[in-house]
Amino acid sequence: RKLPPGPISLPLIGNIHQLVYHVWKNKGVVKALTHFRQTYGDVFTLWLGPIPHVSICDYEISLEVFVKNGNKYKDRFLPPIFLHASENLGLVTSNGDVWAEMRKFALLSFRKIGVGNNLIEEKLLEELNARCAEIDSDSVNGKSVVHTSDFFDLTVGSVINLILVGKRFDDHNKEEFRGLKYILDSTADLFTVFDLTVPVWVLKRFFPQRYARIMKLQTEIYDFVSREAAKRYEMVQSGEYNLNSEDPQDFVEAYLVKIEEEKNNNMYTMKCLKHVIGDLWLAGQDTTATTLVSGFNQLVNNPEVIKKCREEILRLTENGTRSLKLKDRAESHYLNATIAEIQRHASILNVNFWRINHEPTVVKGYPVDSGSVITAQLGALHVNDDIFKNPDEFYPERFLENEKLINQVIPFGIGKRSCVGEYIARPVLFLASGSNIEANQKKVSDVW
Ligand code: HEM
Repeated sequence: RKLPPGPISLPLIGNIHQLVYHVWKNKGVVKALTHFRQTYGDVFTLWLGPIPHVSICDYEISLEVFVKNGNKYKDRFLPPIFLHASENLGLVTSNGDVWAEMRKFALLSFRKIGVGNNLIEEKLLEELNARCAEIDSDSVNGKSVVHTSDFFDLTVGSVINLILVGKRFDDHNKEEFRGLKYILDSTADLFTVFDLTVPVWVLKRFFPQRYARIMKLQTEIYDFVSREAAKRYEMVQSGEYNLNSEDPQDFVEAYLVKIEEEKNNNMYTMKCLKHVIGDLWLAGQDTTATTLVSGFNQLVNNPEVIKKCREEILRLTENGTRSLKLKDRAESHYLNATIAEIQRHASILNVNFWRINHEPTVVKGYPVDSGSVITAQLGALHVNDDIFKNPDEFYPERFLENEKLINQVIPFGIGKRSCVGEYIARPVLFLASGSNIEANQKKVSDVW
């Protein structure tokens, strides 16, 4: 009675059986959540074991809860093994003062190093040019197949690495990236719902090999992505590298300056830097690359959308005599609508991270008791047919017909724990989509 409506739950397992059944019946978790939304309304409760999970599938209600009352929902509800492995350090898998400090620092230092404007524009265009030059030389040598996921994985990985540690992946170190991708994919394959729900002591005591493997892979990832930072730290210590506190070149430099400045603050340590970089890498690479791959699949299937985007881009770039720039965003109404539609469809987080509800509250007239967890359910929210008519259709025009609708697409989440990398991802999506459409003067199927 102290929660929004939902299916009747059983002792111990709650609604897990109904969720599993509807995922199977509807062929996907977003469709299953949509079924519960249609049955119980835009706010509903599912008991996953002993914990009630409240899902919100409407933008206005999410705004009310996570922005207007945002301070109440800062703590992320995390699988015990994640909290254990992160030791509450970093950005994604931390809560409390460490998270607040690292988030503030990340946003400030991104601004300082020019993310969101010229830096990202310059680096991304360089990266795309380099990657396309590889495709050109391959095609001269008779290779005509381009794997979009490899292409975007490496392009996005390179840009993120440049911002974080000042190094792109080129012919000499491409294998390093592949190595990292392999470890990331192995970790994703290893985790099961069981690992994510049982207490750590159960894993340690009854499944020691599994526990050891999870911890080993986690350590490998964090060591791998932070090894450039560790090298730089040693160079600073030995006097081989001088930190530029006024104009740091990348995220690591900004962080090392902060370590020097805050010697008495034990939050800024090399160990914490390792987790922060690891989290930025893990949260940023796959999400952005997958959005681009999904976008290009949509474009291949909708050539009339490409045609309209291209007409707009050619008009903005004086018939293609200059590159598309970030400053063109304000005038790129059709391209912006297309990217919003791509992100709405891409459904990157089918099930969003949960926040802890620490005190009893009221959401859309329903009481929500403390001890429950709550989230804006992004995937289901983006296919809410009360808001997006014919949600399965790929139709960018919907955002031109109703200009306010674009605000209801929130792929980066909402509130205090929304995506830190939004200012990296948005320019990447704009320039990577726009530049490729622009470059592609031939038949769509020739290239993608
Ligand atoms: C299209 C690309 C991306 C999408 C769709 C995306 C989406 C999201 C979402 C939905 C969240 C969670 C919000 C919540 O809990 O409600 C999140 C968190 C986060 N994202 Fe992204 N993201 C993208 C790119 C990036 C990039 C490029 C980076 C960094 C390089 C990044 C770093 C993070 C971090 C660190 C968090 C945790 C923030 C916190 O807990 O304070 N993301 N992202």
